[in-house]
Amino acid sequence: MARDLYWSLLSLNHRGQQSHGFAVLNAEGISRSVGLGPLPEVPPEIPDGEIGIGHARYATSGGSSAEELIRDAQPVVVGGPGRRMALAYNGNVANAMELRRSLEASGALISTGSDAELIALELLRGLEASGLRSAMSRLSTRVDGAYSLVGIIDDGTVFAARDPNGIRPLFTFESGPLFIAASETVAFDMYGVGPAVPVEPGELVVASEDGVHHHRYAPPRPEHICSFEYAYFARPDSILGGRYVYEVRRELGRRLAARHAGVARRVDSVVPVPETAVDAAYGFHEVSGKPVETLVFKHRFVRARAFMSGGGERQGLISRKYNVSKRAAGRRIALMDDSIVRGDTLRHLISALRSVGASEVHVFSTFPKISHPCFYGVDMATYGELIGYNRSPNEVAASIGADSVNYQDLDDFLEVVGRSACVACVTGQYPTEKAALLAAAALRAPGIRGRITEVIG
Ligand SMILES: O=P(O)(O)OC[C@H]1O[C@H](OP(=O)(O)OP(=O)(O)O)[C@H](O)[C@@H]1O
Ligand SMILES: NC(=O)CC[C@H](N)C(=O)O
Ligand code: SF4
Ligand SMILES: [Mg+2]
Repeated sequence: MARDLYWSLLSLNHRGQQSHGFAVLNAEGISRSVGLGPLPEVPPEIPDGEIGIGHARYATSGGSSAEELIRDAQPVVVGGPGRRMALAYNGNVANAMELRRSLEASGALISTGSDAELIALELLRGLEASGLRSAMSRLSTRVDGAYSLVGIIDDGTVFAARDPNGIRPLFTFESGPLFIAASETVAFDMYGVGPAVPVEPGELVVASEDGVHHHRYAPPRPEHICSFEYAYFARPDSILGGRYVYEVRRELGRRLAARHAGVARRVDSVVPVPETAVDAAYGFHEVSGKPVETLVFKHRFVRARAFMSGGGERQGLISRKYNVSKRAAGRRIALMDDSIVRGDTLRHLISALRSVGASEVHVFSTFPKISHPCFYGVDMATYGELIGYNRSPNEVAASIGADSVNYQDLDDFLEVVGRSACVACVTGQYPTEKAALLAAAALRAPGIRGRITEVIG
């Protein structure tokens, strides 16, 4: 089991690179091992057992020093008088401060800075009182945010649950004694099993000696899957919403070429920013007829995703991660990226392309203009850090040094990713109540530093 767990988690390394960890249940109970950074290519020691979970963490809460990242690493293990539980959590709690205060007031001992521990303690409390299903139901009334959960309880139960809005992805597969749950279908491909079935919003799946049981713990709502999963997060060979993510990205590229046909005609070639934008560039080529040209290269051994790196490391990483070809000289380039968040990546690349003589650089973003923070598991939690906030596309172009910035049209985007997908970072329409209040409070105080979820609330 340890070996399969390792390989499956390795396939999800792109979802988190700040720490990795495992929790396994065997005759000695639950044991946990964690390490800094992404899961390494040399497998670490993982205790063997029949049941285990793993986590690759992209921190959207808690501290950023090495000490804090180890302290806040997942899975978290919590224990009460009668039960111990290990939990791996993808998402983010919008009302984290409120939840922390309420847990502390009722005597809980909180030992990390992450919202994962808050979720685990809250769930444990409900579990000891009245079982897993009502614990999830209670959790859904107390937690505002996104949560895809995978857990093990020391009585031998394994479970997977997705928040009532289905903001983060989660899939399961069951066959005889085998039960697997994971964020993306590529993890199931590693095992050579499938098809992976999506966990419904508000659904709890429990696997124990009695077999696998599916429960609804919250009333059904439309799935508000994070649309950023399609553009950036997920691996291209994962299946989301019934389609390969690379096909969705390709279609987003086609839409860009059609919507901004005038600029598309003007350029000599389309250049993807490796690595997420590669499929979209091909789609752009299909509609515009312009060749895809690799003029921006990504260093093979710098695997870290810059956007997910801590603020202090990001700039240095961006400047070391890419190299541009001198063949860009004299060329009019359509520079394709999946998204523009802080604008750091494109500002750096445009300057590099101009320094080798590119004559025009027109930026295309597969994601519409991001101008609101996210409280659901993408670490862009203030208005101040977003280059799209309070700037028109022309102003964004001026700020990053581009000749033009051509964003995906929102309607085109929703037609591709699905009308009910979350696009709150584009529209400011949040699928949960407290996140909307948080955004309004943040707008009144645009100078806030640090994550709003850890400052207001
Ligand atoms: O506007 P910014 O704040 O710079 O953020 C956006 C950039 O960050 C991401 O790349 P990242 O390096 O994280 O990952 P990738 O290698 O998968 O493209 C994304 O793909 C954009 O390139
Ligand atoms: N990427 C994530 O899902 C992060 C989970 C959780 N918010 C944490 O900070 O640990
Ligand atoms: S606000 Fe944006 S990044 Fe956050 S969950 Fe919604 S679509 Fe995803
Ligand atoms: Mg990128």
